[in-house]
Amino acid sequence: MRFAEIRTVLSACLRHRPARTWLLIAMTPLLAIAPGLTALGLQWVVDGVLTGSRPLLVGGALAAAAAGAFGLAGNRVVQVQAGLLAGEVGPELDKEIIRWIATMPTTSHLEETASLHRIEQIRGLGQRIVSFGVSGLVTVQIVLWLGITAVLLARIHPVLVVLPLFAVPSMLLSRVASGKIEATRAETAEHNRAQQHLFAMITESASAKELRLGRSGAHIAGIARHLRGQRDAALWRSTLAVSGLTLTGSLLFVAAFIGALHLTVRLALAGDVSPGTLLLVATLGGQIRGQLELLIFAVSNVVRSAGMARQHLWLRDLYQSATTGTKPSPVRLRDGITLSGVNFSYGGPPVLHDIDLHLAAGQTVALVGDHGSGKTTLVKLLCGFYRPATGTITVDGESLDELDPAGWRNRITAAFQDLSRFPFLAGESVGVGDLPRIHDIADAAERGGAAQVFDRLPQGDQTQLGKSFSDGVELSGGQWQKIALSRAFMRSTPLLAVLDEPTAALDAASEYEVYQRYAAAARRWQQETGGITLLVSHRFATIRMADLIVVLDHGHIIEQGTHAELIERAGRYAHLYGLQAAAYQ
Ligand SMILES: Nc1ncnc2c1ncn2[C@@H]1O[C@H](COP(=O)(O)OP(=O)(O)OP(=O)(O)O)[C@@H](O)[C@H]1O
Repeated sequence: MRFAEIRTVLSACLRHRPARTWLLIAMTPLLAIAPGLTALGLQWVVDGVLTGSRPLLVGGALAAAAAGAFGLAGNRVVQVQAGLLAGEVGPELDKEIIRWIATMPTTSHLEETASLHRIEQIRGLGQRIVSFGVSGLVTVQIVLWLGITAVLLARIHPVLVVLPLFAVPSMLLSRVASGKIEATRAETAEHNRAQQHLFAMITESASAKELRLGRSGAHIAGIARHLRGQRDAALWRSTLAVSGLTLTGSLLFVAAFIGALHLTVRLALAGDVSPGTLLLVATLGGQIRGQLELLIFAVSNVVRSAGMARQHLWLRDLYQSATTGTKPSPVRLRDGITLSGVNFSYGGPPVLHDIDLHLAAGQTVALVGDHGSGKTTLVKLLCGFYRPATGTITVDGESLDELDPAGWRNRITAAFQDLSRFPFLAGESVGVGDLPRIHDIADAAERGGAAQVFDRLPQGDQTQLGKSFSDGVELSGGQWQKIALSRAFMRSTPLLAVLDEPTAALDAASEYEVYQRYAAAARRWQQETGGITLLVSHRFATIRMADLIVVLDHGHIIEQGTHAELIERAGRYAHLYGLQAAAYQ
């Protein structure tokens, strides 16, 4: 466990529950002394009886009784307090984790497999991070106690000092073993997630239609079972290896303990040590064995805690690095948004190459291109969900990275193809497009078509949406799109309005109406804020109205200009336009 990780867990505990945390820290050395004192007390009692020394007998009995009682009660207090601490501080960590995940301005942590792995390791596990962290204190306590034991044994014979050292291989082996289990868990996390995803597919109504038609339910259940089997087998193999390593460590210690007793008996027979010393060695040795098991448990918890605390730190750093910008967004766009030499990849091959593009203030810009050509990715970069690998995006000359992400977000409105189906009241589902005005939805609902949806719901805009609630109403694809479009109308003064194929589920008449209303809104934004409207569409009747049409191909901009210019150029745009026009003739 590295220092930064210990500091994270401890500082979280000290921040939220200082008194309890200090109590646990203070108890650590005291509980390390108690077992040694008990063993010494017992030696004094035996020697007191055999030599007839009353002070030795009484002193020994008092010391053994007091230290034993303190050890018993103290350990119980620590157990209870550690549990309470985990129960109180854990949820605070969970809240922090959820806040970071939910409010991070970028979204790469939700899309990259590696990040999802890391999040899975800590999601909802704040309590375990703390309780495992507390195991660090238990480890310190046992290591201290082993040191005290070494001193007591060294006083009897120098060779005996090695007895606690035989606990070290056991400790190291258990650390290796815990690391092994952790590594297996991390390696098989993907199996776990895939299995859960498949299970969700089998049980969710959204995928039920295709599964039934393709009769692939049993096939998917089989894959889920196979994944589960692979994960269980991998965990079983590492558990077996761990048991072997742990047993080896324990056997090594038992051999050393027998040797120590043998040596002490010989010393006692030779008169070099008192008979009570034999009891001291036997008690200390017995304690070491008991403590060893505790140590193995504590170390494995610490290793686990370190892994979780590491992911916790990673998430915190990611959150902090994504929220560095502090400058306010312009009230009104004067020049526009400029992309210079922008390259981007999702971790694999590049998805956008050397993008140079100027979106002038007030323009309506259409992005055109084949599926997978990079249109949505470009939109996500402009929204600040991702950062370019190289190159810059500037807003009126100011780097997007320098702008306060929340402020920039407040000036963007967007409707996406893969819209969110919020399980809220219908009106709220629109209102969350601009939280401070969540109930001021009339205008947006009218413009985006949600008003027509409300008219057909049992309680109008007060109807609960979504099947997760018993009284929830499920909407059709087109109705959900109208809700999403209305949500996108909530912000009244955007600098960037994005429509990323949000009308695919609408009929032609509804789509026409939506674009007419958007065009009207775009003209208003143009006047009021110099706002840019960005359309992603495959429908050329919509695209041709844009002031600037940008054609993407495999992540490259291959053409840009007005509809007339691109037709004149007779390139890819003209070809695609011709194909679609011919299809409608
Ligand atoms: N989250 C992701 N992780 C990895 N690769 C992705 C991700 N999203 C998109 N891609 C890849 O990036 C490329 C561009 O995808 P993008 O969604 O930007 O295309 P698009 O032009 O919007 O396509 P469409 O018209 O189908 O919506 C594709 O090759 C796709 O496979």
